[in-house]
Amino acid sequence: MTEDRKKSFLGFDFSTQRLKAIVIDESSAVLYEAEVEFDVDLPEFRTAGGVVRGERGEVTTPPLLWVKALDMVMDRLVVAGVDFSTIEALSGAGQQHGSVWWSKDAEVRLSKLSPDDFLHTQLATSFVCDSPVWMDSSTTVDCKALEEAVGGPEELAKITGSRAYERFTGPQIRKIYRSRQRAYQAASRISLVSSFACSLLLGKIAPIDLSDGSGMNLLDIRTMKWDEMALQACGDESLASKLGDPVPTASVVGTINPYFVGRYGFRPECKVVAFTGDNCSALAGLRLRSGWVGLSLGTSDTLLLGLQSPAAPTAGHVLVGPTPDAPYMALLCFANGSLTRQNHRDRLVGKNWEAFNDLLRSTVRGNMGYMGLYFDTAEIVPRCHKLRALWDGAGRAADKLAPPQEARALLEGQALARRAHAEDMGFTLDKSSRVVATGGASVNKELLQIFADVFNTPVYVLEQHANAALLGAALRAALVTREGGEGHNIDEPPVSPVATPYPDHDEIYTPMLARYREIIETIPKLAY
Ligand SMILES: Nc1ncnc2c1ncn2[C@@H]1O[C@H](COP(=O)(O)OP(=O)(O)O)[C@@H](O)[C@H]1O
Ligand SMILES: O=C(CO)[C@@H](O)[C@H](O)COP(=O)(O)O
Repeated sequence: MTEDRKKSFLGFDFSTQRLKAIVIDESSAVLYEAEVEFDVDLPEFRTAGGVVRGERGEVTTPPLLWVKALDMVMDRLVVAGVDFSTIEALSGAGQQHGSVWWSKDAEVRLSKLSPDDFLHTQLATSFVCDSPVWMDSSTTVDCKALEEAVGGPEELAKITGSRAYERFTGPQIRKIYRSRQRAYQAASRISLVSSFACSLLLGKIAPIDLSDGSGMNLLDIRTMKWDEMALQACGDESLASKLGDPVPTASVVGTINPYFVGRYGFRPECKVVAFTGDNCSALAGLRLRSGWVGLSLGTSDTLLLGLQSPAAPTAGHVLVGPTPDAPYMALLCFANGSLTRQNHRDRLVGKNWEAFNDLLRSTVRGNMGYMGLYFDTAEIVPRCHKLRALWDGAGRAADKLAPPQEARALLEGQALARRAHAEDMGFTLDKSSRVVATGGASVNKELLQIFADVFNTPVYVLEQHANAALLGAALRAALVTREGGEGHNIDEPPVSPVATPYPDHDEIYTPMLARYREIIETIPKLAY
């Protein structure tokens, strides 16, 4: 007997600056959306850009902020008119690398939540410390120690898909182990932001998925198990049980927490599909085809590529893929993305993207040779401290440029960096490739035109939604629970072209790319 029930799918994205939720139907059409912006909607946590900056590169978020944001976004979905009894399955995405440290009684609390009360009041004492997040750059000594313990950076990259990076969870755990023993010992479990969010929806500590789990410097990306040497270097013998066994990303991890059944009217059978990293989810949402490159323009900018087999990268990262269609994926993350663009937009023209675009429109491609590097936060690729540096057309250092030249210098500088480092990692960008852009900034065509010009590649966007990570969350819920589907997506991704490169690329941008490479050689790098 076939069921004639209307089925829909719910996805969440716990990203750096906001929590978003989306409901799609069986044909992937978007039915409802809601979001909570951390700085604006939850000012009591005193975050800026969703994070709290401490000393010496420490960057954290209080996990209770995410819990309270979930209460809020659920209420906004109710107001939007969502009928939760139609939700067949749900999944989610989370900013990568951040860790959540659960207290000893947290799992019992999670399983006994009263639907009459908010989550945040019931989980107020469930965390032993604030969560270090991906912008944290305070673990350089831990990176060095981890690499030495496994036989060097190349060896670590061969095993885990990445040499050691400050934001990766293994070095972050090691720092807490060596400097905050009481917090380390008090934590019964350690989650990633994605598996933490999944735990709230599941009513017990959810397993870490293999794709987000490969952003920890702890997972052997070939055997799909935690690497013993890496675990030993980052904690004690209890670390494996604090982490739990990782599961394939396309897994149903259980049914929904009864709290949500009682409070919002979900069916008790609603399935929960493992949550994953936002970039992994974006890859799933973009359904990238061979020769296509994903460009995620969120708080950070990331380049994404589906791979059939693991490679040992010299820079960037190889992760286990989120879907059976992409067994592995390559990722290159630039810390200075939208938040940096937004800071300088505010400085140059105020809080108005149209006014910023007017500045861009009043300049010429190539910016008459003016160039700039804007690292408002320590950069990951290349590894540099915060800095702002400008050059004039003759290659001389400049103190100040006019606002229009600054706007273009910022954006062309970012696009040149994405291209140069992507090429260094073996990404091919030319007229025959396609860039598919996603994330908050992908709605800005002026900005995408600069990427198209500098990359010499047409830029596309998804027709269904600007945010592939969010869409990917709901889409994965649908694909993984589809009978016999095993998470495969056979559909062609619906994309539309939004920017085509001008024909004078080589004349303008080939020399600028060479200049970017020269400049970057002269910038002091962060040493291990
Ligand atoms: N029209 C626009 N042009 C450029 N950037 C934009 C525009 N609209 C939003 N953004 C940027 O998008 C960012 C948020 O993107 P999002 O993908 O939601 O980030 P995250 O997932 O990291 O929270 C903001 O920092 C904002 O500056
Ligand atoms: O560190 C990385 C990827 O390695 C970041 O991309 C985080 O995953 C945060 O994502 P956004 O909030 O910028 O989407």
